[in-house]
Amino acid sequence: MKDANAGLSQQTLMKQKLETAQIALAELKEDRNAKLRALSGFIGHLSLACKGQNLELDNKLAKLRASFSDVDRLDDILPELVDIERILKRQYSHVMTKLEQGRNGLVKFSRQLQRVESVPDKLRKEVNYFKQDVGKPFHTVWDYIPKVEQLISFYEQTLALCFDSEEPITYLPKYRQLAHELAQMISEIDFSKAQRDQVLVIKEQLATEIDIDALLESYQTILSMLLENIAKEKSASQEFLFALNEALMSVRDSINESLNQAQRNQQLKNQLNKDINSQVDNVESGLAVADNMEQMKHQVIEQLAVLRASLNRKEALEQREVAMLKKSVETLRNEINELTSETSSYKEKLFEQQKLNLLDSLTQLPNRAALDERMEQEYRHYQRNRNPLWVAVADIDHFKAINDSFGHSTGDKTLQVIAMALKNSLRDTEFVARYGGEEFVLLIPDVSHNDIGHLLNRVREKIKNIPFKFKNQRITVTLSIGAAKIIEGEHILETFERADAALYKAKHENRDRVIID
Ligand SMILES: Nc1nc2c(ncn2[C@@H]2O[C@H](COP(=O)(O)OP(=O)(O)OP(=O)(O)O)[C@@H](O)[C@H]2O)c(=O)[nH]1
Repeated sequence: MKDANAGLSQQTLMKQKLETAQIALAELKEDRNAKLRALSGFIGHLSLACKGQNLELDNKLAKLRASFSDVDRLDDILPELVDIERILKRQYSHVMTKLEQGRNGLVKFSRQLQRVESVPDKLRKEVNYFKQDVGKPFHTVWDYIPKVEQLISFYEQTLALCFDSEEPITYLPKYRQLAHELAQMISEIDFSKAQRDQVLVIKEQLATEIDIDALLESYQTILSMLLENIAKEKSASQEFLFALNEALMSVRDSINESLNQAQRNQQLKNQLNKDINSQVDNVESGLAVADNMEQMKHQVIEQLAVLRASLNRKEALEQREVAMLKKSVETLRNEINELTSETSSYKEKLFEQQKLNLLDSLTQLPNRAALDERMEQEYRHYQRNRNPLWVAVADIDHFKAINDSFGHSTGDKTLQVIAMALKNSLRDTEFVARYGGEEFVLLIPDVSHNDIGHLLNRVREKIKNIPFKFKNQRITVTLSIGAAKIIEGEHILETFERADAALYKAKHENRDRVIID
């Protein structure tokens, strides 16, 4: 009995413990559900705050919220959270980049506003403060919106002033763009030596804040220089054609003259031959009728004298003929000599012109047309022998800053020095051309993968070590270089594209470096 009682109380105790455990478990569950509800609410608000910024993020957050409602799916949530964290980080850097771009845009716009001449000083000063303020980095989108509003109000004020004033607007960003395009265009034209100084003055002008009248004048001057060059080229060809024509005419005259003279001489000779024959006949018939020796002798002497005179005339005629022939041969020879030298000097001129057409006038490096030709040639060579062929694109870093700080002509000189240094750092079999602006293209055959980095870094270092000094300031100019080796089945233009993409990477990785694709 005692044992039965002890068993009962044991059972009651166990039951009580089980009930307490059940209550604790229910409380725990309730607590967890409350936390999950709070988390789900938080995610709901997070979704609302982020809504529309990134579609992938919107979807992930919606899915996450749904997972919280089903406690059994909690194990699936962990990888989702990692994914969402990744998207959030990416979104953060995207927002920051956009903010930075927006800030740069605001600075640029305010700079352009300051260039409008009719803006009064007070407003200009305000824009200046604004520009300095905007110069500091933004941290949130909310910093950005009031700035845009402020800038719009500056624009409104400026526009109102422009519409009120009778004065024409002397400077607009679009003129600046046109001036920039014109400067770029004239950098690619080969002007004659005599014109280069004038071109330099125009380039300087175009780099400053030019008004519409000055811009139009620059267009006109450049146009008239180009027309002058075309006319010169035309008249050089015309001069040659005139000389050629004259020489041919005088050759024709001299041949005609010789022909006429030869005909006249032939007539004279025929007459003389007739005379001589009849004189010989006379001697014969005189001898036949002569009565005695004395008379015969007399007649022979007389006829012989006549004959000698005719023969002398014939000889003189023949001599004259030879002399004339000599003279006309001489004239012909002179004409031909003159013509030959004219032709070769014209050929030289043509050759020079052809060379000019393939050279960049500023740097004297091969230009883009020459690069196209050489690329084709190297590509054909590569197709025959399959030896390594590299294309490298080199671009001067922050070149605009040199132009902006020290003037366009300093920029031009810098380009010349760098072009020369690039040329000197390559072997004869290697090639460098000015591709345009501050960009150069190098074609390097027969260099292994191991050596190309070394070679290009040597070129880069060489440029970096040039002791440039502008306005007494020591300046280091650096290059970014991208390179690619032609691969099986690829056209050289595709290799160029890869080299260009590598250059783009080098620019984004802080510049002053070589990146090999
Ligand atoms: N002086 C001079 N400047 C030129 C010539 N051709 C192009 N430029 C200038 O080169 C500059 C190129 O500027 P960007 O394309 O902004 O490049 P960057 O300043 O070098 O900057 P990164 O390339 O990004 O390092 C522009 O200001 C052009 O006007 C030229 O023949 N002479």
